[in-house]
Amino acid sequence: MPVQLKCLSHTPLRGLNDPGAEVIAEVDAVLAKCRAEVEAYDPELIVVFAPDHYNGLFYDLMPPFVIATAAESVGDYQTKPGPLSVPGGLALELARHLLDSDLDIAISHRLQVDHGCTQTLQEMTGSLERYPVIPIIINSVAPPFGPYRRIRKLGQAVGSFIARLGKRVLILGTGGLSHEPPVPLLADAPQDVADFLIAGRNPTPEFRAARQARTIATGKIFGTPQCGLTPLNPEWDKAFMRLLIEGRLEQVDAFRIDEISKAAGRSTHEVRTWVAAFAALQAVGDYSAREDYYRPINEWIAGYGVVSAATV
Ligand SMILES: O=C(O)CCC(=O)/C=C/C=C(\O)C(=O)O
Ligand SMILES: [Fe+2]
Repeated sequence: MPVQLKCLSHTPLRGLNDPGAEVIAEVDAVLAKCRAEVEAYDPELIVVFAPDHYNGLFYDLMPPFVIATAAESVGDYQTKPGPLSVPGGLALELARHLLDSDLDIAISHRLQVDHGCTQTLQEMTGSLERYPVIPIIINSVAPPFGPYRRIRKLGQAVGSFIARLGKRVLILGTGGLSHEPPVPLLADAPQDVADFLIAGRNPTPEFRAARQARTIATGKIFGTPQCGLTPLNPEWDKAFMRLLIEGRLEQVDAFRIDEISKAAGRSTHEVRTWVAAFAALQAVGDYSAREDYYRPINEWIAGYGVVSAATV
Protein backbone atom coordinates (compact mmCIF):
# COMPACT_ATOMS: atom_id res chain seq x y z
CA MET A 1 0.00 0.00 0.00
CA PRO A 2 1.77 3.22 -1.10
CA VAL A 3 1.98 5.97 1.47
CA GLN A 4 1.83 9.56 0.26
CA LEU A 5 3.37 12.77 1.57
CA LYS A 6 2.85 16.47 1.05
CA CYS A 7 5.00 19.10 2.73
CA LEU A 8 4.19 22.75 2.28
CA SER A 9 4.64 26.17 3.78
CA HIS A 10 1.82 27.91 5.58
CA THR A 11 1.40 31.62 6.15
CA PRO A 12 -0.90 33.61 8.40
CA LEU A 13 -0.85 36.38 5.79
CA ARG A 14 -2.63 34.46 3.02
CA GLY A 15 -5.68 36.57 2.15
CA LEU A 16 -4.50 39.35 4.48
CA ASN A 17 -1.37 40.65 2.73
CA ASP A 18 -1.20 38.95 -0.62
CA PRO A 19 1.42 39.20 -3.38
CA GLY A 20 0.32 40.06 -6.95
CA ALA A 21 -2.47 38.23 -8.74
CA GLU A 22 -0.05 36.18 -10.87
CA VAL A 23 1.63 34.71 -7.82
CA ILE A 24 -1.69 33.99 -6.16
CA ALA A 25 -2.85 32.22 -9.32
CA GLU A 26 0.33 30.11 -9.36
CA VAL A 27 -0.05 29.08 -5.72
CA ASP A 28 -3.77 28.42 -6.11
CA ALA A 29 -3.06 26.16 -9.09
CA VAL A 30 -0.42 24.17 -7.20
CA LEU A 31 -2.67 23.77 -4.16
CA ALA A 32 -5.61 22.74 -6.34
CA LYS A 33 -3.49 20.05 -8.02
CA CYS A 34 -2.28 18.74 -4.65
CA ARG A 35 -5.80 18.71 -3.30
CA ALA A 36 -7.03 16.78 -6.33
CA GLU A 37 -4.27 14.22 -5.73
CA VAL A 38 -5.34 13.86 -2.10
CA GLU A 39 -8.95 13.44 -3.20
CA ALA A 40 -7.93 10.72 -5.68
CA TYR A 41 -5.79 8.96 -3.06
CA ASP A 42 -8.68 9.07 -0.57
CA PRO A 43 -6.55 8.62 2.58
CA GLU A 44 -7.84 6.38 5.35
CA LEU A 45 -5.67 8.35 7.78
CA ILE A 46 -3.72 11.61 7.77
CA VAL A 47 -0.77 12.16 10.10
CA VAL A 48 0.08 15.86 10.21
CA PHE A 49 3.35 17.13 11.66
CA ALA A 50 2.79 20.78 12.54
CA PRO A 51 4.13 23.61 14.69
CA ASP A 52 2.20 25.79 17.11
CA HIS A 53 2.65 29.56 17.48
CA TYR A 54 1.64 30.21 21.11
CA ASN A 55 -1.98 29.32 20.51
CA GLY A 56 -2.20 25.85 22.01
CA LEU A 57 1.19 25.40 23.66
CA PHE A 58 2.83 27.85 26.06
CA TYR A 59 5.90 27.97 28.25
CA ASP A 60 3.91 26.95 31.33
CA LEU A 61 4.48 23.47 29.91
CA MET A 62 6.22 23.41 26.55
CA PRO A 63 6.70 19.88 25.16
CA PRO A 64 9.24 19.16 22.40
CA PHE A 65 6.63 16.88 20.77
CA VAL A 66 2.98 16.29 21.50
CA ILE A 67 0.45 13.92 19.98
CA ALA A 68 -3.24 14.72 20.19
CA THR A 69 -6.01 12.21 20.81
CA ALA A 70 -8.48 15.10 20.37
CA ALA A 71 -7.91 18.53 18.86
CA GLU A 72 -9.76 21.75 18.23
CA SER A 73 -8.77 24.58 15.89
CA VAL A 74 -8.56 28.02 17.52
CA GLY A 75 -9.54 29.57 14.17
CA ASP A 76 -6.74 32.14 14.00
CA TYR A 77 -5.86 34.06 10.84
CA GLN A 78 -8.98 33.15 8.84
CA THR A 79 -8.71 29.41 9.44
CA LYS A 80 -11.81 27.46 10.39
CA PRO A 81 -12.52 27.02 14.10
CA GLY A 82 -13.79 23.73 15.52
CA PRO A 83 -12.89 20.10 16.07
CA LEU A 84 -10.63 17.91 13.93
CA SER A 85 -11.63 14.27 13.34
CA VAL A 86 -8.96 12.67 15.49
CA PRO A 87 -9.24 8.87 15.92
CA GLY A 88 -8.42 8.95 19.64
CA GLY A 89 -7.80 5.22 20.12
CA LEU A 90 -5.41 5.02 17.18
CA ALA A 91 -3.60 8.18 18.30
CA LEU A 92 -3.10 6.61 21.72
CA GLU A 93 -1.77 3.43 20.09
CA LEU A 94 0.69 5.58 18.14
CA ALA A 95 1.71 7.37 21.34
CA ARG A 96 2.38 4.00 23.00
CA HIS A 97 4.42 2.91 19.99
CA LEU A 98 6.49 6.11 20.20
CA LEU A 99 7.10 5.64 23.91
CA ASP A 100 8.11 2.02 23.25
CA SER A 101 10.52 3.42 20.64
CA ASP A 102 12.32 5.46 23.38
CA LEU A 103 10.67 8.76 22.40
CA ASP A 104 9.29 10.79 25.28
CA ILE A 105 6.28 12.22 23.52
CA ALA A 106 3.68 14.26 25.42
CA ILE A 107 0.02 13.34 25.01
CA SER A 108 -2.88 15.78 24.89
CA HIS A 109 -6.47 14.64 25.20
CA ARG A 110 -7.64 18.19 24.38
CA LEU A 111 -5.19 20.08 22.18
CA GLN A 112 -5.81 23.50 20.70
CA VAL A 113 -4.17 23.78 17.27
CA ASP A 114 -3.62 26.89 15.15
CA HIS A 115 -3.10 27.88 11.52
CA GLY A 116 0.23 26.02 11.63
CA CYS A 117 -1.80 22.78 11.57
CA THR A 118 -5.14 23.75 10.11
CA GLN A 119 -4.24 25.91 7.12
CA THR A 120 -2.49 23.03 5.38
CA LEU A 121 -5.18 20.54 6.42
CA GLN A 122 -7.83 22.80 4.92
CA GLU A 123 -5.82 23.44 1.77
CA MET A 124 -5.19 19.74 1.20
CA THR A 125 -8.61 18.38 2.16
CA GLY A 126 -11.04 21.31 2.08
CA SER A 127 -12.01 21.00 5.74
CA LEU A 128 -10.92 20.03 9.24
CA GLU A 129 -13.05 16.91 9.45
CA ARG A 130 -13.05 15.27 6.04
CA TYR A 131 -10.54 12.53 6.97
CA PRO A 132 -9.34 11.01 10.25
CA VAL A 133 -6.25 12.98 11.25
CA ILE A 134 -3.64 12.56 13.98
CA PRO A 135 -1.85 15.84 14.77
CA ILE A 136 1.72 15.64 16.03
CA ILE A 137 3.00 19.04 17.10
CA ILE A 138 6.75 19.61 16.96
CA ASN A 139 8.01 22.61 18.87
CA SER A 140 9.57 24.77 16.15
CA VAL A 141 8.88 28.29 17.38
CA ALA A 142 9.57 28.34 21.15
CA PRO A 143 13.29 27.85 21.91
CA PRO A 144 15.19 25.94 23.14
CA PHE A 145 14.87 23.16 20.55
CA GLY A 146 16.25 19.64 20.59
CA PRO A 147 18.61 18.58 17.80
CA TYR A 148 17.38 17.69 14.32
CA ARG A 149 18.48 14.06 14.76
CA ARG A 150 15.70 13.67 17.35
CA ILE A 151 13.17 14.87 14.82
CA ARG A 152 14.40 12.28 12.36
CA LYS A 153 14.05 9.59 15.04
CA LEU A 154 10.52 10.76 15.81
CA GLY A 155 9.64 10.56 12.12
CA GLN A 156 11.18 7.10 11.78
CA ALA A 157 9.15 5.79 14.71
CA VAL A 158 5.93 7.26 13.32
CA GLY A 159 6.79 5.67 9.96
CA SER A 160 7.28 2.22 11.48
CA PHE A 161 3.79 2.52 12.99
CA ILE A 162 2.30 3.64 9.67
CA ALA A 163 4.00 0.73 7.86
CA ARG A 164 2.23 -1.73 10.16
CA LEU A 165 -1.21 -0.28 9.47
CA GLY A 166 -1.33 -1.33 5.81
CA LYS A 167 -3.66 1.60 5.09
CA ARG A 168 -3.70 4.53 2.70
CA VAL A 169 -1.93 7.08 4.87
CA LEU A 170 -1.17 10.67 3.90
CA ILE A 171 1.69 12.27 5.81
CA LEU A 172 1.64 16.06 5.97
CA GLY A 173 4.40 18.44 7.06
CA THR A 174 3.55 22.11 7.39
CA GLY A 175 5.68 25.22 7.86
CA GLY A 176 8.87 26.91 6.73
CA LEU A 177 10.77 27.30 4.62
CA SER A 178 13.16 30.20 5.40
CA HIS A 179 11.26 32.90 7.27
CA GLU A 180 11.20 35.09 10.33
CA PRO A 181 7.77 36.47 11.20
CA PRO A 182 7.41 38.75 14.24
CA VAL A 183 7.00 35.99 16.84
CA PRO A 184 8.14 37.29 20.25
CA LEU A 185 11.00 35.65 22.17
CA LEU A 186 10.76 34.88 25.88
CA ALA A 187 14.36 35.90 26.51
CA ASP A 188 14.38 39.60 27.47
CA ALA A 189 10.62 39.96 26.84
CA PRO A 190 8.78 42.69 28.79
CA GLN A 191 6.61 41.26 31.59
CA ASP A 192 3.31 41.47 29.70
CA VAL A 193 4.78 39.65 26.68
CA ALA A 194 6.40 37.04 28.94
CA ASP A 195 3.05 36.49 30.68
CA PHE A 196 1.44 35.87 27.28
CA LEU A 197 4.17 33.47 26.15
CA ILE A 198 3.94 31.53 29.41
CA ALA A 199 0.16 31.26 29.73
CA GLY A 200 -1.68 33.19 27.01
CA ARG A 201 -4.37 30.60 26.17
CA ASN A 202 -7.80 31.67 24.96
CA PRO A 203 -7.03 35.37 24.35
CA THR A 204 -9.77 37.95 23.92
CA PRO A 205 -10.82 38.73 20.33
CA GLU A 206 -9.20 42.17 20.77
CA PHE A 207 -5.87 40.64 21.80
CA ARG A 208 -5.99 38.25 18.84
CA ALA A 209 -6.83 41.09 16.45
CA ALA A 210 -3.87 43.14 17.74
CA ARG A 211 -1.53 40.15 17.17
CA GLN A 212 -2.87 39.78 13.67
CA ALA A 213 -2.49 43.51 12.94
CA ARG A 214 1.18 43.39 14.03
CA THR A 215 1.85 40.47 11.69
CA ILE A 216 0.14 42.24 8.76
CA ALA A 217 2.10 45.44 9.44
CA THR A 218 5.34 43.44 9.36
CA GLY A 219 4.29 41.73 6.12
CA LYS A 220 3.97 45.16 4.50
CA ILE A 221 7.65 46.03 5.12
CA PHE A 222 9.23 42.57 5.22
CA GLY A 223 12.23 42.31 2.90
CA THR A 224 12.80 46.08 2.82
CA PRO A 225 15.56 47.96 4.67
CA GLN A 226 12.89 49.18 7.13
CA CYS A 227 12.47 45.64 8.49
CA GLY A 228 15.09 44.27 10.88
CA LEU A 229 13.99 40.63 10.57
CA THR A 230 16.17 38.03 8.80
CA PRO A 231 15.35 38.04 5.05
CA LEU A 232 14.21 34.96 3.13
CA ASN A 233 16.98 32.67 1.92
CA PRO A 234 16.07 30.92 -1.36
CA GLU A 235 19.46 29.17 -1.57
CA TRP A 236 18.94 27.57 1.83
CA ASP A 237 15.40 26.58 0.88
CA LYS A 238 16.43 25.02 -2.43
CA ALA A 239 19.25 23.04 -0.84
CA PHE A 240 16.91 21.78 1.89
CA MET A 241 14.25 20.67 -0.60
CA ARG A 242 16.91 18.92 -2.70
CA LEU A 243 18.19 17.08 0.36
CA LEU A 244 14.70 15.72 1.08
CA ILE A 245 13.88 14.92 -2.54
CA GLU A 246 17.14 13.02 -2.94
CA GLY A 247 16.58 11.06 0.30
CA ARG A 248 19.73 12.30 2.08
CA LEU A 249 17.87 12.61 5.36
CA GLU A 250 20.76 11.60 7.60
CA GLN A 251 22.40 14.92 6.66
CA VAL A 252 19.92 16.81 8.84
CA ASP A 253 21.68 15.33 11.86
CA ALA A 254 24.44 17.88 11.21
CA PHE A 255 22.03 20.86 11.15
CA ARG A 256 22.93 23.48 13.76
CA ILE A 257 19.98 25.31 15.29
CA ASP A 258 21.71 28.69 15.71
CA GLU A 259 23.26 28.61 12.26
CA ILE A 260 19.87 28.01 10.64
CA SER A 261 18.22 30.79 12.66
CA LYS A 262 20.92 33.19 11.56
CA ALA A 263 21.08 32.16 7.90
CA ALA A 264 17.39 31.69 7.17
CA GLY A 265 15.35 33.09 10.09
CA ARG A 266 14.15 31.88 13.48
CA SER A 267 10.94 30.29 12.24
CA THR A 268 12.77 28.28 9.59
CA HIS A 269 12.80 25.58 12.26
CA GLU A 270 9.25 24.79 11.19
CA VAL A 271 11.06 22.63 8.60
CA ARG A 272 11.36 20.18 11.47
CA THR A 273 7.88 19.09 10.43
CA TRP A 274 9.17 18.33 6.91
CA VAL A 275 12.08 16.37 8.36
CA ALA A 276 9.73 14.27 10.49
CA ALA A 277 7.36 13.73 7.58
CA PHE A 278 10.09 12.55 5.20
CA ALA A 279 11.72 10.38 7.89
CA ALA A 280 8.33 8.74 8.46
CA LEU A 281 7.89 8.11 4.73
CA GLN A 282 11.42 6.70 4.41
CA ALA A 283 10.73 4.33 7.31
CA VAL A 284 7.78 2.96 5.34
CA GLY A 285 9.93 2.35 2.24
CA ASP A 286 11.91 3.84 -0.62
CA TYR A 287 10.21 6.92 -2.01
CA SER A 288 10.21 9.17 -5.01
CA ALA A 289 9.64 12.88 -4.53
CA ARG A 290 9.18 16.01 -6.61
CA GLU A 291 9.26 19.75 -6.09
CA ASP A 292 5.83 21.13 -6.93
CA TYR A 293 6.63 24.78 -6.32
CA TYR A 294 9.02 27.26 -4.82
CA ARG A 295 8.99 31.03 -4.61
CA PRO A 296 10.25 33.46 -1.97
CA ILE A 297 7.20 35.59 -1.12
CA ASN A 298 7.96 38.61 1.06
CA GLU A 299 4.30 39.63 1.42
CA TRP A 300 3.68 36.28 3.14
CA ILE A 301 7.01 36.33 5.02
CA ALA A 302 7.67 32.92 3.53
CA GLY A 303 10.11 30.99 1.46
CA TYR A 304 7.05 29.26 0.06
CA GLY A 305 7.54 25.67 -1.06
CA VAL A 306 5.48 22.60 -1.87
CA VAL A 307 6.89 19.07 -2.20
CA SER A 308 5.08 15.78 -2.87
CA ALA A 309 6.34 12.23 -2.42
CA ALA A 310 5.13 8.65 -2.26
CA THR A 311 6.59 5.25 -1.48
CA VAL A 312 7.48 3.29 -4.63
O1 LIG B 1 0.80 36.41 16.28
C1 LIG B 1 1.89 36.60 16.83
O2 LIG B 1 1.99 36.90 18.00
C2 LIG B 1 3.15 36.48 16.08
C3 LIG B 1 2.97 36.23 14.66
C4 LIG B 1 2.78 34.79 14.31
O3 LIG B 1 2.33 33.97 15.07
C5 LIG B 1 3.20 34.48 13.03
C6 LIG B 1 3.17 33.25 12.56
C7 LIG B 1 3.73 33.01 11.31
C8 LIG B 1 3.74 31.81 10.72
O4 LIG B 1 2.99 30.83 11.10
C9 LIG B 1 4.61 31.48 9.66
O5 LIG B 1 5.03 32.40 8.93
O6 LIG B 1 4.91 30.29 9.51
FE1 LIG C 1 4.23 29.11 11.08
